[in-house]
Amino acid sequence: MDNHYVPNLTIGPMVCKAIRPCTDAPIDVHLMCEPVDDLIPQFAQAGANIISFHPEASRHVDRSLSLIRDNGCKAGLVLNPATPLSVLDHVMDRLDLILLMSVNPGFGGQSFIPSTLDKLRATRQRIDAWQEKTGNTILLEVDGGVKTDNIAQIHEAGADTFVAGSAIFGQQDYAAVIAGMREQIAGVHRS
Ligand SMILES: O=C(CO)[C@@H](O)[C@H](O)COP(=O)(O)O
Repeated sequence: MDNHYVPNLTIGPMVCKAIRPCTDAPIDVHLMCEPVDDLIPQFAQAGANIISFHPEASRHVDRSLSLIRDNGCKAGLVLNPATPLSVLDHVMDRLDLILLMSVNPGFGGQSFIPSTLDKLRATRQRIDAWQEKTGNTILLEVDGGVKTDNIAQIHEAGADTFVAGSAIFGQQDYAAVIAGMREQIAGVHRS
C-alpha cells in the first residue's frame, strides 16, 4: 500500500528482504500501489515468489506481467470489486494467479462483499476452461473479510488461496484460527 493507489502505507522491498531468511514459505507480494514496474525487480530481488498488481495501476499490463516472470517470479493480476473479468481476456497466458478483492483495497477489517461469490464462480469457470485447453493452471486467490465462518463458502465458490488479516491477527492463537480455517476448507467437496 502506497498512500496513493490506496489510502495506506505499508510494506516495501526492505521488509520483504528482512523476512526472506526467516522462512522457506512462498512470499506472495500484492502490489497495492501505482506505478508498479520499478517495484517489480526490487521485490523479486528481495525474495518474493509471487508478485501481483492491479491492472488500473499499470499503463501496460502485458508488459508488467512479463516483467514479473522475467524476474523469476509467478505473476498475478488483482481485480477490485468493480473491476470486470474482461481484463483477463488477453493475458491468461501471462498469469499464474488471479486475486479477487472481496473488499475495496486500503484497509483491513472490512466486511466480505457477497457479490464476490458469483465473481469467484465465473473466474473458476474461466480458469478451468483455460486449464482444459492448455494444461496450465492458475491460482484463484481471495482477499478481504475472509473469516473462519465464511471460508468454506468462499472455497466452494472456487477460491483455492486465501488472505486473512484481522480474522487471524485479531486473536491470540494464530495457529488455532488457521487450523480452524483449514478444517472448514477440508469439509468442502467441490464438484
Ligand atoms: O490489504 C487489504 C485490504 O486493503 C487486505 O489484505 C486486508 O488487509 C485483509 O484484511 P482482513 O479483511 O482479512 O481484515
